[in-house]
Amino acid sequence: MHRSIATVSLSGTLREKLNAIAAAGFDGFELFEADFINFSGSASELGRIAADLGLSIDLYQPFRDFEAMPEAQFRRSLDRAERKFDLMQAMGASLMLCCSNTSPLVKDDPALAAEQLHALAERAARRGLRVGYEALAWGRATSLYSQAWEIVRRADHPSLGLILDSFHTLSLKDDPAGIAQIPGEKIFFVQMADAPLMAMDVLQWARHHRSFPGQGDFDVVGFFAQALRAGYRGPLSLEIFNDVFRETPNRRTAVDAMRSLLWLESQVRERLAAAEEPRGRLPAPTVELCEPPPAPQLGGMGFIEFAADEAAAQALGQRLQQLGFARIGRHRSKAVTLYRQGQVHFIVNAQPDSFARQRFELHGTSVCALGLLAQDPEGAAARATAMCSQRHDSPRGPGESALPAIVAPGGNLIHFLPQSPDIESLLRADFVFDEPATGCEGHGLLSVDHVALGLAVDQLDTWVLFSRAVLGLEPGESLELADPFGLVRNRGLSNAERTVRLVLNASVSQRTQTARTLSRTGGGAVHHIALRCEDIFATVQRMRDAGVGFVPISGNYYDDLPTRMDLAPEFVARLRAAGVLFDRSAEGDYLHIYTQSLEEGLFFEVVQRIGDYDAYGAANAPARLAAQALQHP
Ligand SMILES: O=C(O)c1ccc(O)c(O)c1
Ligand SMILES: [Mg+2]
Repeated sequence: MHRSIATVSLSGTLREKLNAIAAAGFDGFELFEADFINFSGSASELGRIAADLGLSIDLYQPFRDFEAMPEAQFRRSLDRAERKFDLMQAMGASLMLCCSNTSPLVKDDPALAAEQLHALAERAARRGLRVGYEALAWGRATSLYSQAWEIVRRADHPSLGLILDSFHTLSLKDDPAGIAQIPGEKIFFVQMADAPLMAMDVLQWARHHRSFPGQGDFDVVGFFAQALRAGYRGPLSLEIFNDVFRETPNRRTAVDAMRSLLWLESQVRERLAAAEEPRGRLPAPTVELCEPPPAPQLGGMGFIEFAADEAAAQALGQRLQQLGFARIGRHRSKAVTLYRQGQVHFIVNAQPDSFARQRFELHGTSVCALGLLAQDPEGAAARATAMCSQRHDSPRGPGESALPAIVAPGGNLIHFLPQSPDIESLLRADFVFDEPATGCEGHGLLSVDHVALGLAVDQLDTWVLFSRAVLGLEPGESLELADPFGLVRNRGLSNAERTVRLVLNASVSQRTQTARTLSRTGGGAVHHIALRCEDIFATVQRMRDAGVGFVPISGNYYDDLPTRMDLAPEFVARLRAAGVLFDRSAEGDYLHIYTQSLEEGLFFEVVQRIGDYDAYGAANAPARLAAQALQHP
């Protein structure tokens, strides 16, 4: 697949954008006209820069307000087009994007549109150039690809074709199925964009909130599959207008961009293979879709590793023991301690000159690594590197286990652990266990329910895509949680078995609990760990007895609860007395409570899931955030 990206998708000067695009491994780019107008060199200089970087200029875009216009405007636009064709020839771009007309002067006259586009294509053809016509969702007369195709078909010029853009089709909830019926060679270019579902004006949505495939809510996989079914063999390109990407360092964005295309290709490949394709409509084997190792089959959170120094390790160890964790071992060769309760293993790493120590020096006491159980750890790491993640191989002592690890966005590590032998046997390779390993029942915490991350705004979508493409998790709903000092965007992701759950949080406001933790720790990372139990009242009581402090919840919350749900007064009284929050869905119930934060803002959640409750108690987030705001102003 020839992979391309529009320059509008990245921050920076044109030169910087092109460097980032080339470094991320793209084959070409769409030149957004404004980027050229504000570039300090000539068209031929740009052509040379692109060639030196090994990039083709796949598209010059956009050419606006052209078709179905009164004669005078049409003539003037033809002259305008000639000037653009001059530039295209000088830089070596052979395809121009003409987007559907948004001018108040446009006539709703497909025959006229076809005639004028034919004239444009004829001018282009004289220079060996081509024109692609794209329906903008807010085009005045043409807003659907089917209308644009009807005009292109009617114009019937070999140098005029159709340009598809998933955003315009999917934002209007138009059915992409008809794309498969269009002759593939008449589709000149395909632009892909995802987006979160939003009830807003489509123009604003398109210009500010597009995202990379895999980050939003659109069925981008189904869309691109239709283009391949049509026989499309041209570039696969990203055109993402996004306010956050405009300010995010462009090298990061370019890597996300490439990851999103690889993910899209692999998903489309699977979708086409799974669908019962009628004979003769299967994409020819000439389209090379990325075929990475399969997404990992994860089996749970094997361990969570904290970065510390000697003193911080001691302080954290005390907090963990209060929470019911037992210290069960020490590392054979390093200043690393192992704690356990139920199936939860926490590693506290205070080894000087280690990766963990670097993280501690950057972020204070913090989670620096997750150990995920995977059916095929090496395969999981291979998938990750195929999806643009870096591998991380730590130095290890004799006899210590080699666990493949990768670098997650933000710099922490994810280790992939084998599911057999069991986690204890695995840890015994590296740790000397205190014999007998006692006291692990603790307060009744059984397993890690989820890990919640507080992220910078420009890392949320990065994490969504990473979790999907690299870890094989599927995202849930995007939510907005109300903190007294701003809104927090929140999205959970999990594997199909629900044994691994991540919850991502990011806030535009600098004053929310999420933002305060982020600035206190100098970067985005785990802000709380939710641990599961089977009897939250008993567990919380034991924790309180051990001196654990919990975030206090307003009495008004408990007055309000039975007005929203049908709950027995005795049960509400019990929740109130314990300080436990409650949520109910059609599938089940969720009882949860939050501990006071450690100095760095890290805290724990104790949860009990009843039935098939599948979320994270978002309805209760304002109660927690308000209480935390009172405690840590
Ligand atoms: O927002 C626009 O104007 C615009 C321009 C060109 C495109 O390809 C597009 O999808 C949108
Ligand atoms: Mg477009």
